[in-house]
Amino acid sequence: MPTGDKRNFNSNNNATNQPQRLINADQKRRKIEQQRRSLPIASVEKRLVEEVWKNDTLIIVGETGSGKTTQLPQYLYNGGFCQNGGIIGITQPRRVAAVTVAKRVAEERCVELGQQVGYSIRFEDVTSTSTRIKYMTDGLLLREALLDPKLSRYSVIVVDEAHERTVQTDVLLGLLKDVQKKRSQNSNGASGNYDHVKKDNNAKEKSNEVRKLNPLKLIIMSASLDARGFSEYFGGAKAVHVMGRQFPVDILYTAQPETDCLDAALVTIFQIHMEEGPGDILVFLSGQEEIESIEGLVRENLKKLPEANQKLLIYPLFSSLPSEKQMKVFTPAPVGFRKVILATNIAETSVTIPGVKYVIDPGLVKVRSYSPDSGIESLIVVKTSKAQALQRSGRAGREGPGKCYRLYPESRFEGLDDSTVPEIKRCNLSNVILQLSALGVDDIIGFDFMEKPDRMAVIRSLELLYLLGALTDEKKLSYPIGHQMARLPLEPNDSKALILASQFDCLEEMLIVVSMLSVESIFYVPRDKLEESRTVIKSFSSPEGDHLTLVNVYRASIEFLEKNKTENGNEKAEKNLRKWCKDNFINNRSLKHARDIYNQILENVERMGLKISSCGDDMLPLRRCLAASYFLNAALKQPDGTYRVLANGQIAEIHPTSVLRRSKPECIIFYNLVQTTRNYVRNVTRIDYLWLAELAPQCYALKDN
Ligand SMILES: Nc1ncnc2c1ncn2[C@@H]1O[C@H](COP(=O)(O)OP(=O)(O)OP(=O)(O)O)[C@@H](O)[C@H]1O
Repeated sequence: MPTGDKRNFNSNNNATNQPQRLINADQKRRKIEQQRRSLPIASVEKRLVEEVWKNDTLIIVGETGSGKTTQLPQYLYNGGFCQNGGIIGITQPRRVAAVTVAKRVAEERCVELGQQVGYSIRFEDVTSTSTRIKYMTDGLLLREALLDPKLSRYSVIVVDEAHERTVQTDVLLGLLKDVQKKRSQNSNGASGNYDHVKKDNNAKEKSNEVRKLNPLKLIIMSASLDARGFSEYFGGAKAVHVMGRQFPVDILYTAQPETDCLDAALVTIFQIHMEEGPGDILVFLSGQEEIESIEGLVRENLKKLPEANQKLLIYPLFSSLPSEKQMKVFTPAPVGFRKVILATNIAETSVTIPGVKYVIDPGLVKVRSYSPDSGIESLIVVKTSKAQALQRSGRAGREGPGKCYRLYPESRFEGLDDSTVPEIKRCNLSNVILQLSALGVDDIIGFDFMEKPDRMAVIRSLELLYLLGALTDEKKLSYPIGHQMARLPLEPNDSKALILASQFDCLEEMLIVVSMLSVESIFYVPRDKLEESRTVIKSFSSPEGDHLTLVNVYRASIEFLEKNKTENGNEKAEKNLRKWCKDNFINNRSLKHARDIYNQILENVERMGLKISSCGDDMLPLRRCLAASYFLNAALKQPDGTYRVLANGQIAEIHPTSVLRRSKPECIIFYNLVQTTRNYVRNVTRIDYLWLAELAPQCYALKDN
C-alpha cells in the first residue's frame, strides 16, 4: 500500500460483487444482442419513436447507461426517420465520445464504420454518402450550419449530454431553434409529412426536394437535465423520462474531507487493487499534469508489491493525447491484469469503457474561466456539480454492478451545485461571435440564448475581434479578414496569425506552429530518462523560444521522413520515423497528428488563396508575425523575474517546460496562460518590445505601458 492511511468509505447502497467473465468473440456478439435487449430504454422503444413522430422537439431524460446514446438513433433509423435520405445527427460535447459511441453502434449493427454509421469530428471525417447515423461534436455541426443554414441533410438532430452546456451546445440550441422555424415555414405542414415513410419502411429514398419540406426533429437528451428549463426554452416541449438503470452502482464517500486529493486517489487505487474483485478502475483527475504525476506514483508503488500483485496496467486519457492512444483505453486488459485509467473529464459523459467497475471521483474538475476585466482566459480547478458527480458514477455499472468512490464526505455532495455553470457564462466569446456573425447573426446580445452571456464578456470579445480586424464598426464580419477567419476551424487568434503570415512570408512556419500547438505534448519524457532526454531535446531548442523550437522539431522530422522515403520507400520510412521519434523523445503519435492537422489547414488556406511561402532559416518574420497576431499575450519581465501581461497587468511565470524558462528575455509573447497554484505562461517566444507599437498600433500605440 502506498503513502497515507487506508481510506474508510461509507456506502449508501448495496451492489453485489460479480466476478467479471471472460468471453470469446462469438459470445461477445450474442452478449451484445442480449445486452441491447436488456437495456432500460429497450422497453420504451415503440413509445419513444411515436413521441418523436408526434413532437418536433422532445426532451429525453434517462439514467446513465440506460441506452440513450447508442440505442435511440437506431430506434429512429428503424422507425423510418432516414427513409427519405435524411441523416440522424447526434452531437456530443467531446470527440472521444463521438468516436467510441459510433464504433460501438457500428459494431452493434454489424456494419462497417463510416458506412451506415459514422462520425465526424474536427480534422477527422469517417462518414460516406451512405451514412445515416452520424455522431459528431457539437462544434462540427455548427460548422456545417455555415455551409448549409437549414441543415437540410438532417431529418433528426439529437443534442446529447445537453446538461454539459458547453458553449457550442448553447449556440447550437439557439441555432437549431431557428432552423426548426425556417424548416417549418418551408414545410407542407406538420410532422404528418412523414406518414408515407412510416408506412413504408423499405421505400426507396425520397428525393432531396421532399426531404427539404420536412420539419427538423430535435431531441435534447441527458441523464441529468433540468428538463423544465429546456422545455420552457423550446416553447413547452414535451419531456419523456426513461426510468430504471441496468446495474446498481454503490456510492461510497470518505468519512473525512481529504486534504490531498492526489494522495487519496493513489491510496484508493491500491486499496481497490488489493482488496476488491476483478474489474478495471477509472480515476477522474483534473488535468494532464495530475495524470502524469499519479501515473509515476502508481508505477513506483507497484514495484514495491509482490510480483503476483503487480498486474496493474496504467492508461492515461486526456484530450490532447493522440487519438490512437486514447483508443487504447477501450481495449480489454490481458487476462489476469487490471486496468487503471487516469482520465480527465473527457471520460465523464457518454463513454463506456469496457471492464470499468470501479470509479474514483475526487470531485474536482478543470474548467475554462474568463475574466472580462482582464480579458484573459485561464484554466482553474473547481468542485464538480452534482450532475457531473452523477455522470462520473455512471461510468461504472455499465456491464455489471459497480462502485464509485467519492473522495469527499456525503455532506459535501449535498452542498454541491445541481448543475454546472454554462460555459457561455465563463469563457471568451470571440469564437462564438465570429461563428454567429458568419451565420448572419450580428446582434449577439439579442440572440436567443438559453442563458444570456455576460454583457461585459460580450463587449470584451467584440473588442478582441475588432482589434484582430475581424469585425467592422457596424459589428459585421469584415471583408476579407473576418470572412477568412470564420472559415478556418481555429480560434480567432490562430486564424489571424495564419492570414497575417501570408503577408509576412512565413505561412509555412505559422502552419507548423498552429498545428503543433493543436496537439500539445510533442515531447515525451519517460521519468527514468529525464537527464538523457534533456540533452537530446536541447538539440532542437531555439534560443528565441518555444514556437521556433516546435518548427525545428517539425522540420527535422519531415527532413528525416522525406530522405527515408527516397531511400527506403514510404512504409519503411514511417517505421524509421517512429524510431527516430523514440530516440529523440518525441511523441510520434502527436507528431503524426500535427502533420495531419497541418495538411488539413493547408488545404483550407490554399482554398482561400493565401500565399504560401517560407521564411527559410531566418525566423525573424515568424517572430514578428507572432507579435502581430498574439499582441494581447505580450508580457514584460519584472525585476523579480516574473512577467507582467501588458494588456491587463496580470503577473505570471514562464512555465517550467519552456525553453525560455532560464534565459528570461525582456519581452515575450505567449500562447496560453494556465492557472494552477501559480500563473504560468506556456509556449513562449522572445519579441522586441518596440514591435508592439509598430505591429499592433490598434492596441499599443496609445497606451503607455
Ligand atoms: N463500447 C461499449 N462496450 C461495451 N458495452 C457498451 C459499449 N457502449 C455501450 N455499451 C453498453 O450499452 C449501455 C448503454 O450505453 P449508452 O451510452 O447508450 O447509455 P446512455 O444512456 O447514453 O448513458 P450516458 O447517459 O452515460 O451517456 C452501457 O451501459 C453498456 O452496457
